[in-house]
Amino acid sequence: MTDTNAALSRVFCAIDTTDLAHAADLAGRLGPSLGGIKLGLEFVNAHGPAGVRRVAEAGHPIFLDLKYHDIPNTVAGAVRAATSSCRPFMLNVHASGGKAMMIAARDAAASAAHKDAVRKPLVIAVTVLTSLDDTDLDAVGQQGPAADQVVRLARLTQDCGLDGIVCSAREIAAVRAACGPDFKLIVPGIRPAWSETGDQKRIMTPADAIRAGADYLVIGRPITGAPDPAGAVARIAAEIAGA
Ligand SMILES: O=C(O)c1cc(=O)[nH]c(=O)n1[C@@H]1O[C@H](COP(=O)(O)O)[C@@H](O)[C@H]1O
Repeated sequence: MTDTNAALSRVFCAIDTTDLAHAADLAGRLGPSLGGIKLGLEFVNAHGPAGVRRVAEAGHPIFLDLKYHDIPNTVAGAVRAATSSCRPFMLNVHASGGKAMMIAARDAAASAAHKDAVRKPLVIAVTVLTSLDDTDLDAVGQQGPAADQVVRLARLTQDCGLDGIVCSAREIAAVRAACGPDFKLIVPGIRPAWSETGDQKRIMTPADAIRAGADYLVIGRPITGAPDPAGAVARIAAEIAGA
């Protein structure tokens, strides 16, 4: 990839904060070529759908990351409500919620979007959190190694008719081999060489993750914690463009 705007369009910036004014300001400063903004549990618990709509005013697609994991009826209701109130580009559930739950989420997103005459959000499923390694999986009784569990849940997600998954960059090759080129791979746990790892365990640099075949990178603290977030985004875009 040689074009920095094309590189930027693959990046969702995770804005994890309770500060609404800061989130809206940051979204406005990250430039129109950015792929989108991800808002999750911290922000939405503080500001709800009205806060999401406020940040969306900057014009970016919104990835609503609330990682639903509950019985099918409850998740369907949450997806319907979120689709109508937040109009996200993409939202997620946990694949470990199982087949009936994922199908309910998929159908709820489609019916709510149809009712409101808006574009259906992409519905994707989190496989194995990027903060977990093989030892962590053993401790919660999930059959590792992480890559095997990711592929298992990716296949299940695809069988349920969802649009893609969240996984770490380390599993991209295995998931592509199992699920093909059109299944969307959304990849957090991204750490430029100049940033701190923090609580992420299965990490990769932005350039390597794009080279491996990620559709979208989710990057939070390396951007939001930088002294100059717009500068950090430009640096990341240049690294991806060089990939
Ligand atoms: O679904 C997610 O977005 C997600 C899944 C996952 O496995 N790992 C993960 O880090 N995330 C989210 O991606 C973002 C990563 O942020 P940073 O670690 O600050 O770059 C956070 O907002 C997480 O909630």
